[in-house]
Amino acid sequence: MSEQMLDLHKRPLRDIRISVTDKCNFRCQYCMPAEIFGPDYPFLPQNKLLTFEEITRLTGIFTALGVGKIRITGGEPLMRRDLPELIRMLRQVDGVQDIAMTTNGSLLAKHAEALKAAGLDRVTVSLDSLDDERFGKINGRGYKVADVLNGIEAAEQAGLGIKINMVVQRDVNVDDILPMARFFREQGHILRFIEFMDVGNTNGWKLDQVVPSQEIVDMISQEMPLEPINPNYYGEVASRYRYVDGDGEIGLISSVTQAFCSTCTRARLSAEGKMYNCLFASTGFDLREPLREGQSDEQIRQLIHAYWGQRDDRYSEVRLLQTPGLEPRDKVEMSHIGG
Ligand SMILES: Nc1nc2c(ncn2[C@@H]2O[C@H](COP(=O)(O)OP(=O)(O)OP(=O)(O)O)[C@@H](O)[C@H]2O)c(=O)[nH]1
Ligand SMILES: C[S@@+](CC[C@H](N)C(=O)[O-])C[C@H]1O[C@@H](n2cnc3c(N)ncnc32)[C@H](O)[C@@H]1O
Ligand code: SF4
Ligand code: SF4
Repeated sequence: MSEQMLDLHKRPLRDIRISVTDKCNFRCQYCMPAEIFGPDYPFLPQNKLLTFEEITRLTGIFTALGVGKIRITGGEPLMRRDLPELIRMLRQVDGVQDIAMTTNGSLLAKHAEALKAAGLDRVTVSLDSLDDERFGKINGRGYKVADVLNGIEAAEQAGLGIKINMVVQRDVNVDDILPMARFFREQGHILRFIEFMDVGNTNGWKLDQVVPSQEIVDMISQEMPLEPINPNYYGEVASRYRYVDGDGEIGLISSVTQAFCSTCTRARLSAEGKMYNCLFASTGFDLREPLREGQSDEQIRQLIHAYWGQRDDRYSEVRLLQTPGLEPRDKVEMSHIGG
């Protein structure tokens, strides 16, 4: 039986997002701008990464503390060698109810079947445009839309659950909102629009580039009327809307204009084994050292319990209250901590 563990705002820990690598084959400007993440960027060396055994052991400790949902992320998680083996190991951990993965989709066609066979339940594939030229610029490496669509198709054929994530930026891909909505409605996949966030320190975030979710709902509704529907579970990140005139739904992730910190049940584990209590945290709590020093599961459980117990983070809510006078602060990069 797992125990209920609450932070300072009485939020339980239910969901752990595990970054398996800080590397990525894309260079999305909003996440890993090429001018910062260049050829000399000091990515983590192999010996600093948690091993699959260490990740699995920590997952077992987290599930004993109430976590049921696991999300594998990065960087690009499919850059980590033998990822299906990790999924297979995690699937066997008591208390794991749901294993999802967030991916840019470019390597998914190659791995979808093995991932499903290993026990992965679902994937969330990121795609910001259906226009090749624009998409090539957004991903910074000239990858084609078809590379990602092939991955989505392979995931579908393998029987994985699928959602699509699109980060919207005003001067970059507002014109893609309707084509994306039409296309993924037709395909039968849930598309979620993410407000451009000020994660990390290097992505050049500006408030005027954020397209508020309400504006997106209004834009789509003019062509395909939408109505709000109830969340699937407590603390769901996306607000759900369904098409009134038939099948299909979309999601809106409004971290900037409608912060959802009050129900945030997520912790993050970085590829080097630091636990972060917030996507916008400046510091994490090292779990690799206690693991490698030989501390027992019970000792590590107590460390995690104490760290979550003093959690006061609610960055997006505070930003909402303070913008535009928000004090800049040093935050961990999203590619490091996982999205
Ligand atoms: N500010 C903030 N943004 C988040 C948080 N969790 C997720 N996001 C953003 O929402 C995006 C979508 O999240 P997903 O990785 O698809 O996960 P999810 O929405 O929890 O997925 P489901 O389990 O399918 O509901 C992420 O890539 C982030 O951009 C969070 O705790 N805080
Ligand atoms: C950091 S990525 C890691 C997983 C994988 N590489 C991918 O892109 O799906 C996870 C998610 O974070 C989103 N993301 C990254 N930077 C963001 C930002 N500044 N604002 C909003 N979402 C962002 C990405 O679009 C992606 O959906
Ligand atoms: S959003 Fe994902 S694909 Fe894009 S640079 Fe970040 S980690 Fe890579
Ligand atoms: S800003 Fe931090 S506390 Fe708020 S929802 Fe995101 S991760 Fe959770």
